[in-house]
Amino acid sequence: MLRDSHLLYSHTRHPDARKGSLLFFLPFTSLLSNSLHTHTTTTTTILTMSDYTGQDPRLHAIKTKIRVVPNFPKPGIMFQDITTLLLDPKAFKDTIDLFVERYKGKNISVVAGIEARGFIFGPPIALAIGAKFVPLRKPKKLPGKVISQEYTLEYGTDCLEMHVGAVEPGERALVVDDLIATGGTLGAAMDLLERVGAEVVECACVIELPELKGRERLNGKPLYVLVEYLEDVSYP
Ligand SMILES: O=P(O)(O)OC[C@H]1O[C@H](OP(=O)(O)OP(=O)(O)O)[C@H](O)[C@@H]1O
Ligand SMILES: Nc1ncnc2[nH]cnc12
Repeated sequence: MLRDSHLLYSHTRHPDARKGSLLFFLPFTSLLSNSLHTHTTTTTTILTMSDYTGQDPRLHAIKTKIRVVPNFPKPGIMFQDITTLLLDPKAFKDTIDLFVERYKGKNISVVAGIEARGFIFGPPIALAIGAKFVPLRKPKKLPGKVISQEYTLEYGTDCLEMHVGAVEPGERALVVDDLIATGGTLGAAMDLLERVGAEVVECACVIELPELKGRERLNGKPLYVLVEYLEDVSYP
């Protein structure tokens, strides 16, 4: 059965949309300062691969391993499937390493991973930076006492829960998920952590769907992403 949250997927581009390109990660400051060759079309601005010389080569490899599955879990949705990234040990390791390089030595004591795919990326990052891992789960999955945070979706609401006592006041937290779309999920995760007195240092995702403006729901909290999905694109 589809949960309400799956309705969000209808924001993503229809599979019949014109083929474009995937904009893979570039720090936004360098994105602004680089002189990019752009090709403006009626629907989007395409940035070609040659525009990103100087990028960390690991990012391109990671991008190519993420499969886009049209019409999943419902018609019109372009599903960003990270399971194909996990099949490639080097690309998976590079993904983790990029996060670890960013967060090691930043005095982060807790990595909070969001169910379900934040449970894949969060734990190896936590182990590598010497932080504990705390799962933020969908309702009625955690056995202990929980605090809950509802969040709004385009239609309806959803909820994340965290064990009471898992995070102490004053801890420095990193929130990890595979993808940000509308930002509702990350926003709820941050709310949970801040309600128990933790400081959210940053949110980290592998993929951003920038057209859904999820960053705007993060109340200015920094978000670090590796790849941005702008348009339909063919994958090997
Ligand atoms: O930015 P948002 O619009 O909130 O969407 C992002 C969330 O959507 C996906 O999870 P999903 O809701 O599909 O749950 P699942 O991982 O349990 O399948 C994804 O893994 C994020 O957690
Ligand atoms: N297009 C998409 N692919 C994967 N997960 C998502 N969560 C919300 N939109 C998504």
